[in-house]
This record gives sequence, C-alpha cells and structure tokens, in this order.
Amino acid sequence: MASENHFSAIKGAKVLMVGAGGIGCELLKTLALSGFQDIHIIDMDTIEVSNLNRQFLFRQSHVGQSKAKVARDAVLKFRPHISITPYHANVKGPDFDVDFFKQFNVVLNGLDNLDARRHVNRLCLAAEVPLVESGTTGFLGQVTVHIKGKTECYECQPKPAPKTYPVCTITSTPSKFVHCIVWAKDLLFAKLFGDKNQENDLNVRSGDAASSSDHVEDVFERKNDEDIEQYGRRIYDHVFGYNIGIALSNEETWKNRNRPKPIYYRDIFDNEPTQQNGNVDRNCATNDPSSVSAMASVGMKNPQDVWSLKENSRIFLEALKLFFMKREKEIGNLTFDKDDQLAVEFVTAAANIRASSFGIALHNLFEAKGIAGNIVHAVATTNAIIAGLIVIEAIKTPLSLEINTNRAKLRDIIEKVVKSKLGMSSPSIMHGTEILYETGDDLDEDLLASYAAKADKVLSELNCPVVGGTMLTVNDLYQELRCNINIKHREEFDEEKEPDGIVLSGWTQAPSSVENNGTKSVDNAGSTSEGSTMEAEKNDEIEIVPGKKRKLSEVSEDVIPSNAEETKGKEKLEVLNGDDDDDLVMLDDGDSGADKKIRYQ
Ligand SMILES: Nc1ncnc2c1ncn2[C@@H]1O[C@H](COP(=O)(O)OP(=O)(O)OP(=O)(O)O)[C@@H](O)[C@H]1O
Ligand SMILES: [Zn+2]
Repeated sequence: MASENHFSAIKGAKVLMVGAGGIGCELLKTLALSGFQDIHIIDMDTIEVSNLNRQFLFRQSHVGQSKAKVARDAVLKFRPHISITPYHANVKGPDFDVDFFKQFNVVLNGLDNLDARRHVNRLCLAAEVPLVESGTTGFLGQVTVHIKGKTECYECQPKPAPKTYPVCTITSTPSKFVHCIVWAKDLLFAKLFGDKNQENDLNVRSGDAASSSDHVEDVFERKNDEDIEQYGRRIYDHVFGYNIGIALSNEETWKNRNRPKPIYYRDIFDNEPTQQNGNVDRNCATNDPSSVSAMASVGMKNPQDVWSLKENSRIFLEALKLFFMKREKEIGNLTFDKDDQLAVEFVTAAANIRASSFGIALHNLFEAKGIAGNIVHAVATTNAIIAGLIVIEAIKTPLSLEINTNRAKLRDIIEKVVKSKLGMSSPSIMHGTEILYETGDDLDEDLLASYAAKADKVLSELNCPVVGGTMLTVNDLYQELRCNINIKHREEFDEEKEPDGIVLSGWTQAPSSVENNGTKSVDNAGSTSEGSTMEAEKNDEIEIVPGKKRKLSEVSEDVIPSNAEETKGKEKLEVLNGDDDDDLVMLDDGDSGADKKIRYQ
C-alpha cells in the first residue's frame, strides 16, 4: 500500500489516538502493524466485561484496568520496539491543550460521543493538526478527514439530533414498541425513582381528571405505612388500568386507532390472593446493589426469552419492590442507565405490559435494553474496516516543517526540503490554489523567471505569504508522490544540531537514500512493497508509473542528475513520449550503462 517514501514518513510520524474502545483497539493494532512507531493514546475508561466481545486487546483478567494502558501492553507484545504512550484520562482535561496537540502529525478519533469529538475537533483546529474522525453504528461506519483551511471541520455540518417522539404518542397513543420503552424509561421510571421535581408528562394522566396537581403527586408517592406489595399493585393498577381507562374515555382519539385494553392486577393474578412472586433471598448472596435482579428473584435466566404478560407483571412488581428494599437510598436520584440490570428489567416489563394494552408485539429484555439504551449492537468487523480506513487516511499524514519564515527563502524549502530530504526531482509546490513553484519542460521563460524570482523571496514576504500554519502541498508527478507540509514558524535554531535552520518531522529518509543528499532521480518513485520488505535492500523491481509525457530531448537536468556518481548503482526512470501514441520508459541501469526501453500502454 505504501511506497518506500510513504513508509519512511509513517515511521517518523507522531500520532495521537483518542479512544481505545471498539474502533480504538482495531486502530492501534492496525497502526502498529502498518509501521507507525510513535503512538500516543488517550482513553478515560476502564475495561468492562461487556467490552470483551469486540475490544480484542482486552481479556477477562483486565476488567477494571485502564483501557489505554492495557491496549498499549497488548500491542507491545507483538510490536515490542515501537513507542506507545498511554494516558488514562479525559481528553477534555487541561493537560491536553493546544501545545500538547501541536506535537502530533495527525490525530485519529475513535470516540463514541459528540461532546468529546467536538472538543478534539476544536483543539485540532487551534493546533492546526489534521484530524481523522470516525464512527460506526452496527454495519454502518464512516471516516472523514478535517484539515484547517482545506476541508470542512467536524462542526461545519450540523449533526442529527437523537431521535425524539411527540409527547402525545408516548403518553397516549403508542404504536411501536419503542414508544412503550420511552414511556417506561423517561416517564414511569423517572417518575418513580428519579428527581421528583423534574417536569414529567406522566402527570398529565396520573390523577383523576378533576384532581388538583397536589393529588396527582400523591398517586406515585408511597404512603408512610404502605406495604410495599400493596404499593406496587396500586401503581400497577393506576398506570396500566386506570390511566388507560381515562384515555379511552376520549372517543375522538380512538376513531381511527385500535382501542387499548386496560390491564388490572386482578386480571392477571386472578386466583392468587397474595402475590407469590419473588424470592428476594436469591439476591441476598450479594451486597452490591448494582447486581440486584428481579429476574434472579423470580427464577428467570434467559434475557432472550420473551416473557408472557403475567411474567412481565411479576418482574414489574418484583423490580419495584427490590428498588424499595435494596436500593432505597438511590430513589429520587436515579436516571435510567442501560448498564443497571434492575432498571432494565423494570423498563422492559413496564414497556411490555403497556405494549400488551396497545396490541403491540412484546420484546425480550435483550432487545428492550438495546432500544432503551439507544444501542445498535456494535459489529466488530465494521470497527475493523473503519480502523483500516483511518490508517489509510493517516498514511497521507502531512509532514511538519519548522522554519524561520521571516528569514528563510522559498528556495530553502525547494532545495533543502523538497529536493534534498523528500527526494523529489521535479516538484511543484502549491499554497492553496496558488502555485509557488513548478518545474517542467512546457513552461515558458517568463514563468520560469517568475518562479526563480519567487524562490529568492523570504517566505513571509511572498505575495501569498508562507507563515506559521500554512499548509503547502508538494507534488512530483514523476514519482506519483504528493504530500502536505505543515509550516511551523520558529525563530531560533541550534547551530550545531540544526545547521540548516529547518526541522522536518514526520519523515525519515529511506535507508537506501540516506547517504545521498544531492538532487535525486526518480528512483524512489515506483517501488512498492509491503511490510518488512520495505526495510530490506533496495528492490530491483521498479513499478512504472506514468507521469507527464515529454520527449527525451526535452528532459532537462532537473530530472536527470548531471552528477553520474550520485546515481551510480541506482535505477532511474523517466517517462517519455517517444512517439505519438505510446508512452516509453527508459531505464538507465547504472551498472551496465545500457539503456533499456520498455513499451507500455
Ligand atoms: N472524553 C473522553 N476522553 C477520553 N476517552 C473518551 C472520552 N469519551 C469517550 N472516550 C472513550 O472512547 C471509547 C469509545 O469506544 P466504544 O464506544 O467502542 O467503547 P465503550 O464505550 O466501552 O463501549 P459501549 O459504548 O458499547 O459501552 C471508550 O473507550 C471511551 O472511554
Ligand atoms: Zn461507547
């Protein structure tokens, strides 16, 4: 996938990953296997059992440990010589400021929430670091690239708001199971166990039609001496029986709809004078309130069984009872959480009883939990594909160049960076849509003269000034090599260590060209190989890439180096237009000295 030059760039790149979850695990693995060697990773979470099915760097024994750290250790096992720096922290924390972001060539997001994505987007804009953003939902996924001044940023397009439903559909006329879930979770659960002061549309139908709002409150309040089972039955009859009866009295509503059926406790538990459902003792083994379960109490195990109306009713009453008996302290402060077993059981049962009333198909706990938690179950393969796409984008990582833009000239970039370090022989340099420099046989003399004049100008004094934050695009058609260079202005350089007054990061010279600092031929161009062979001796094979067509007689010195010594033993490749139709490629084998011509279409 990557050419040798690209591979060198990958090795030198410093990459920040945010999120070590479903996408993050895949991404870290793929980055490491693609040759990235300096990876920093931020994740604020610890590993949960529910992560293990797809976050494959984690094992049962890691539950409770930092995702970033465990992910690092897991990858170092198969790539021991690379550097991975983990941060078990929130990316919104003060340590991760603009300066922190500036050190990276690219930032890769594997997050799961808008808030953190927006935050990272803003920091990347401020630090002028490219961002590769990603997301998956089930079988769908996307990867987008955001570069300041070049592309839309993450917030340029409004993001769809989470799906909402009209209140009346939820409170009075549900037609889908999701409506029953929203009712059970956002209205009934919130009313019984959440903040009493919060607005709640359940009020609308909670008292008899003529009652005052004071009375309405009382319906859901457990009276001081009220037996818990009695309280449960009262709530049951009120929300599934009485309220439906009230709703039915509005004939208009049901003209074009199926009429719901009120459900009362006595209808379900006909011959059972006392409710004999739960065995709270089944929960006694544990003191951990978060593991209390109504399913366990009533002896039901499989979350993928659809319960009957009677079973749902038992779970409903049992869950209500357990909240009061085992988790009383939390009542008044609870919000629905998809990872709270008892809450999920309560909401599933309540939604199913309501669904029965309205003739809507019942669902099992697993499905109900998915709907209630807005969960689309993650698909490991989607994450893997998306991670691969992120890496492909990351490989196009821009280089960053520190230079004193008030002193250095454009020629310094052309000679010291583009030709010498990047090994381009026939480059063009673009600043946005402005061409700062180009080479080519078809250029007229005036144009060449103007480029020569530009080349001698100080960077910041160009008509289209090159200053800190400028992104230059450098292109060499002959090499099919194109990269972006992020300019960072710097006043001072260490005369000993940085005598050129330039620091190029994100680029390491390919081993074969390290000793050659002169203008190079296009020998870097085509050779493509994969994996470790990239580091091996220079490949004898050259893949031929078509470039601009020109006649041999027109090939100027800038593509065929005059210094034969410099290119001795190296293959040179030039694309010609020998006759009118065919492209000809001349290979100059340094050793034999013989010119070979290869014809290709
Ligand atoms: N502000 C943040 N700072 C650091 N890491 C974050 C932040 N917000 C989210 N994350 C991390 O992003 C990752 C998102 O991955 P993913 O959603 O696949 O995992 P998960 O949240 O553990 O799984 P699930 O969503 O299924 O419970 C999580 O590991 C989470 O900790
Ligand atoms: Zn998540």
